[in-house]
Amino acid sequence: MNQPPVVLSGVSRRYGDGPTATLALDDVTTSCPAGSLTAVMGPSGSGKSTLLHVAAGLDRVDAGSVTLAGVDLSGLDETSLTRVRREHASFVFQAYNLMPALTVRQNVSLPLLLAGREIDRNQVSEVLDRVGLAALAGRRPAELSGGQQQRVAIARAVLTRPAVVFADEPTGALDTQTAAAVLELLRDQVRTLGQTVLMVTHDPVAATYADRLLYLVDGRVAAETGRADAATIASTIARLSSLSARTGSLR
Ligand SMILES: Nc1ncnc2c1ncn2[C@@H]1O[C@H](COP(=O)(O)OP(=O)(O)OP(=O)(O)O)[C@@H](O)[C@H]1O
Repeated sequence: MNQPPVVLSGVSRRYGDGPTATLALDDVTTSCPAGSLTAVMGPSGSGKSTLLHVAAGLDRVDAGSVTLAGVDLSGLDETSLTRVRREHASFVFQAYNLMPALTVRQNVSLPLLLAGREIDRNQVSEVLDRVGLAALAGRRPAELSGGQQQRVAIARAVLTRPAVVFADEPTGALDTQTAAAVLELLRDQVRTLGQTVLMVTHDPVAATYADRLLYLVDGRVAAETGRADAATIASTIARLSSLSARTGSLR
């Protein structure tokens, strides 16, 4: 596939109507090349989560188009959207969204089960090994640390080798060391399997793991850069934040 796995063209997303409406995304055009890790950054309310959600087909756009793994999401009904997401995307959120009654192995296998696909025990073992959880496969989420739970969520997200992994603040609840391990893991997926990761983060250190940085201000793309160090990222955010006019209502 030559087309980048995530393409947004002129995307706008408005919440609400009239004077209280918010233009969460305002004519956003960007794309994530295959085998890249993109960090989406910007001040609070700048539209980062909305961008992630529309790119993943979890939320609809009011204008423009979104293409995920070569499929134009415009006009797809809910069933088709679910199918596209299931085939091409997976998700890692700050809240790990693990099933408390299931073991680590069962949690990781869940997407296959839901997709009605056969569960290859070796494949599951390999992924558990890769994220360093092989010895904990029989435990339940409550018996794991936060970092271990996030690694289960990542193992679950990458098991089926989806084209795109969408991650919303994946390290937000983790200490520095555990966050680094989780980010290494995501970067490893990109390098070894050519997967594409789109990650929202507030953390300039987390963003140093990205190949590409996308800065949003007031729902618009304010800057797009390549890899950068944490100090450069932090100063870019500070500079861009000062440009934000967002008051929570439509400008
Ligand atoms: N469901 C909704 N209904 C109304 N307004 C919304 C909704 N979701 C988001 N918004 C508004 O859209 C704008 C963008 O929100 P979004 O959550 O995408 O920003 P963000 O950059 O992810 O913020 P944060 O960093 O604080 O999580 C904000 O002004 C927000 O208040």
